[in-house]
This record gives sequence, C-alpha cells and structure tokens, in this order.
Amino acid sequence: MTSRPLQNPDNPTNSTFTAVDVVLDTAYQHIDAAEWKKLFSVAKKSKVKEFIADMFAGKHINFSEDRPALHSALRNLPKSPVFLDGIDVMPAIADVWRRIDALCNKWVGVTDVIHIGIGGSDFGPRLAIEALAHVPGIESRGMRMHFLANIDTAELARILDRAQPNSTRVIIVSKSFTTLETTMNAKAVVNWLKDNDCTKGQITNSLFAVTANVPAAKEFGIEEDNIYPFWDWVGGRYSVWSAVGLPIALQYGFKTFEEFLAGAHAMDLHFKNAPLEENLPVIMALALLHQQQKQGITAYAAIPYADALDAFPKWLQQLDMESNGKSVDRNGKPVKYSSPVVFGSTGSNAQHSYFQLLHQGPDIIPIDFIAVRKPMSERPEAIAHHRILLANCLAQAQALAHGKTADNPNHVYPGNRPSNLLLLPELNAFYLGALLALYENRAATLGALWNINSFDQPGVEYGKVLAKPIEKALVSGSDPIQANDDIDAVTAARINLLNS
Ligand SMILES: O=P(O)(O)OC[C@H]1O[C@](O)(CO)[C@@H](O)[C@@H]1O
Repeated sequence: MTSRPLQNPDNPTNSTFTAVDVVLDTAYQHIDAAEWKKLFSVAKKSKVKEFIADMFAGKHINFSEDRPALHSALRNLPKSPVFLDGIDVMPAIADVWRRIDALCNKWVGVTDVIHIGIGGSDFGPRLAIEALAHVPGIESRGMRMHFLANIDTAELARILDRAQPNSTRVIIVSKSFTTLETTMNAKAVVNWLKDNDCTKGQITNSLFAVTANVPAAKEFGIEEDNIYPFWDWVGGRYSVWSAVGLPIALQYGFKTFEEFLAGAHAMDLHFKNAPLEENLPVIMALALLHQQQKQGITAYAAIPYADALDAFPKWLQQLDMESNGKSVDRNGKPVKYSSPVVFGSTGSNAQHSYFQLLHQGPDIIPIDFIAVRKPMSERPEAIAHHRILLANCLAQAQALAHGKTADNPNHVYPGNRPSNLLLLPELNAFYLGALLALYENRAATLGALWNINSFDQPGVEYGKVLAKPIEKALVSGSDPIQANDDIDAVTAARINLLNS
C-alpha cells in the first residue's frame, strides 16, 4: 500500500530530457508545469543564458581574480578560435595535445606512474583512471597508476612499497606548484629514487610536471621538456581536461583522452545552444533551487549505481562545494542560497549505509541517481547482476518519492523525497566526459542563479596559514607552549598534549 498514487497527475509528462544521449528524468522532483514555468522565469531573470554566453566568450566572470573560466576551451577539439583578451588560446592548447600524444608513444617499459597532486590536481585524473579501467574496447598500458595526494605518509609508504624505482615515472601536478602536500611528497619521491641508486640522469628523465607555474617547476628541477603547462584561467577543479588529464592518455592512449574531451565538448555545445527549457545543466540546477525554496534542503546526494564511478562523489564534492560553498554573492551581500552539503557513494552499497536516513530521517535530501544502461560485460552473470543493480536504483527512487503508510509509526516512510535519474547509455570515455561536463555546467548555472562567483576559492587559504605556526610548535618533548596571536588556548593545550 503506497501513501500516494504512483503517477503524479500534476507532474508534466515531459519529465524526461536528453542531451548527448544522456537521459535526465525529473519525474520524482514533483515539480508541476506552473512551478517549472516559474523556475524558468527565475533563470531568465538571473540572466543564465547571458552568463553562459559570457563564460564561453572568455569574459572575466571570475571577477575576484579578474580571470575568465575557460575550461571549455580545453575540450574544444575542433579548435574553433576561442579568444581570451583578443588572443586565440587554441594554438597553445593544441600544442599541449600534440606533446601529450607524442609522450604516449615514448613511455616504453614503464611499470609505475606516481601521480602527485591534491584537490583538482587529483580527483579528476583519479576518477577517470578508475572509471575507464575495465571499459571494453579501451586498451590499458597496464602501468600501475599510484595517486599520491595526502601528506600522511601512509599513502606514500604504500606506494613506495609497490613501485619499481628504475621503471617509475613521476608526474607532479599542481596549478600553483606551491601546495605543501604536493611539494613535500614530490621531494620524498625524489629522495626515494636517490635512495634506490637512480642516477641523476635517470631521475631527471623520470620527473614530469603539469602546472600553471612553469618557473616553479623548473626551480624544483624539472626539465622544461617534461613540463606540461596549463593556464591561470583554468580552475583547479575544472582542470582534468588540461594536461592534468595526462595519466588518462598515458594509460589508455591519446585517442581515449580525445574521446573523453569529445564527450565534454558535446555537452558544452548542448549547454551553450539549447534553450533553457531543454538544457540539462539548467534543468538540474533549477530542480535543486526548487527544492531549496520549497523544502529548505541543505544537503544533497549523488549516488552512481556503477562501481566504476566510485570516485565520482569525491570529485563532485570539490566541484560543487569549492565552487559554490560561499556566504556572500558577487556584490558582497549575504546569499539567499548557495551550495548544499554534497555527499554520496556508489549504489547499491549506499543502501546499506545511509539510505535509512534518506528514507525515514527528518530531513529531505534530494538525490541524483546516476545509472548506466549497458552492463560492462555481456557475460550472463554480469547481465543478471546489472539488472538487479538497475532494479535497486529505480526501486529506491520510487520508495523515496511515494513513501509508505503503516499502522506502526516506526514503519512509515514519509515519501516526498525528490530525486533525478541520470541514465548514461554506457560507461566509456565519451560519456564520462559528458557526465563531468554536465555537472561542471550545472555548478556554473547554480552560481549564476545564486549570484555567486563559482570560480574562486578564498575559503581554503586561512586554515593553511594557521597550520604553519602550529606545525612549528609541534615539537615532541618541548616545554609547554602558551596561547598567542596565532594559537588559541585550546589549540595550545592540544599541542602540549601531542608534545608530551
Ligand atoms: O593544483 P594546486 O595549485 O596544487 O592546488 C590544489 C588544490 O588546492 C586548491 O587550491 C584548494 O583546495 C584547489 O582549488 C586545488 O585544486
């Protein structure tokens, strides 16, 4: 017995939208025609269409850093001119593509790649390498790809235990080339190469860098030929399309990297040209805004029913919350809405973790269910398992939407829990690119709707600054320290606890 009719009579039949073969179904958002009409008028009033045009035209929409947000140019495979302050950026981008392609053919006998980077210099390449590892038709070079991000040496030790120093290449990825975790990890890996009797020449040949700060990479000791540049008009969390995506080409071939770019480019063309009413990133953004306005939601979950997308929620957390986790708008005024807390993990695992809360908790938390139509293999067992996976995805969405009445209050499902269904035709480089670009463009649209600058991240600096004096005070066995301008009484007590 369900608590409401399965079909929602006031829900418009056109709840399904398709772009680049990716299907979005918003039926369970329970937004009726009048509400959609209102939402699209909000989009028009927020000048979303003009914002999209400005973004692709290289306008300095990242006004606080006086920069464009032109990551779309990085996947503009047709190389149609993209002008940034009067200069076409495509020749420089195409030159990096050429160099990446050439490098793919040079790496012979490499057993291990240690990819050192954090945040946007890690989440994107890590996601793509994991997502494409078992895609039929993608030939892997079979190199062990080690992602070293955290300053915690546990990750470093695990990697150095496995990698073969004489056949290892090191890619240091950092837009700023000043991120402490990355530079310290890079130094530790260079010392490991030295400790394993690698010659100076071997070390020089095995070190590569991907950065927007070429002088700093040279200063570190990377040969110019081994430095792959990107630019300050590419945000870190939007950078997987640049040479930051190098591991994808090295492991799966340049053609696969091009496929990845092509999917994102196709989604960009849709975002740039489709009317608001048929525009997937815009519709997803408006649906979230609607739930903020109607239900006062403060969190949302992205749940890929595909183990290959296990790293997707982590990538999305940085994209959404570093882009739009802000309290003031473009005019410095308090925002009405901004990014909710974003979390997620793969289904069906998530059903055995926090779905109890999603179904019966007091808070309404919208969900993006992401599913893949085609199983990763045609083996009968894989087809059977895939059918169960999809059935669970659809069942969870239905149960959340309609709920269930019961005499025993403990068994009541309130329902009215909104969700989207995103359906990829299959998981390959093209549709992975399309999916990530869909969410990047959704994040940009949300920024436009919330009147937020989605392309700076001033909130990540203060903690790093405070860590410096605290790190200096952490000397085990030292005399107890007193609170001072940088270290308050609580932290001083904690430092003394750690030092004792
Ligand atoms: O690529 P970099 O400069 O090392 O920065 C790493 C990450 O740190 C941040 O600057 C702050 O989290 C992110 O925006 C960025 O992706």
